[in-house]
Amino acid sequence: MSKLFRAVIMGPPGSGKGTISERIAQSFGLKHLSSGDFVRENIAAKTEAGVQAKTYIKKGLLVPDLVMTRLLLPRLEEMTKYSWLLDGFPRTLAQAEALNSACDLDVAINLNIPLETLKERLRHRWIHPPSGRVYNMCFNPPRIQGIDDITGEPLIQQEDDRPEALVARLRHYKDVAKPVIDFYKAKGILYTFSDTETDQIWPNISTLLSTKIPTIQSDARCASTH
Ligand SMILES: Nc1nc2c(ncn2[C@@H]2O[C@H](COP(=O)(O)OP(=O)(O)O)[C@@H](O)[C@H]2O)c(=O)[nH]1
Ligand SMILES: Nc1ccn([C@@H]2O[C@H](COP(=O)(O)OP(=O)(O)O)[C@@H](O)[C@H]2O)c(=O)n1
Repeated sequence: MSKLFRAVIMGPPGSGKGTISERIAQSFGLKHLSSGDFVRENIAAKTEAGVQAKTYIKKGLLVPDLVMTRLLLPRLEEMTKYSWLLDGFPRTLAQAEALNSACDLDVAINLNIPLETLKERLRHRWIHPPSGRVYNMCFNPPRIQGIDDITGEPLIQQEDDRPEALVARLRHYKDVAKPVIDFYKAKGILYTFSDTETDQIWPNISTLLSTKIPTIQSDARCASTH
């Protein structure tokens, strides 16, 4: 019998998790669950977790594990019928262990992108907060500068993409990601992709997933949440 497919995508801020997740969601019909979007929704709605999360994000820090898991695991419980790709969670070993208790993963995609590339990309990243659409002034610019293509609403730069917060975020990522990578390596589900360009990485990810996903039942497939 075929089963649901569960994957995570990891990588430092700016490594292309969101961009690649959208391509995966479109090509393979998985739900794209963005932990960053969940955090931002909670901040916007001023939930208790959102208010707590905001103080950390402003400083370029990770949100504490307990706040993150409380925010995220209930969302996964709503998804038991679907195949999904989780983007941006887990960030720490404690989060990976919490996720492991909640479900079995099939694949962990790890994006390995040079530091200079990350800094350059995030300087040029603009987003449309209501939809989560992401632009880059060089790689995928909006048709009109500063304006979302679909709604015509203004784009913003996230607080944590500003240079002051950025360096701290990238440094922090390295420290906490290593044990998570080792955790998935030990489970035999880690697939690492290294390059400076998403367009070079994408065909390799697509090939990998084609070998992993074909057994999924068609009624379990669904469109991206974005
Ligand atoms: N120049 C360039 N920019 C890219 C590439 N892939 C993604 N981006 C942009 O880099 C920024 C970070 O990508 P995103 O998917 O948001 O990364 P995430 O932080 O890992 O989710 C966004 O502005 C993307 O549009 C690429 O191959 N080249
Ligand atoms: N598991 C997670 C996910 C997000 N976050 C926080 O939420 C912010 C936005 O998440 P994101 O996934 O959009 O971040 P990027 O890696 O795309 O820049 C991160 O920079 C973290 O501060 C976290 O602390 N822990």
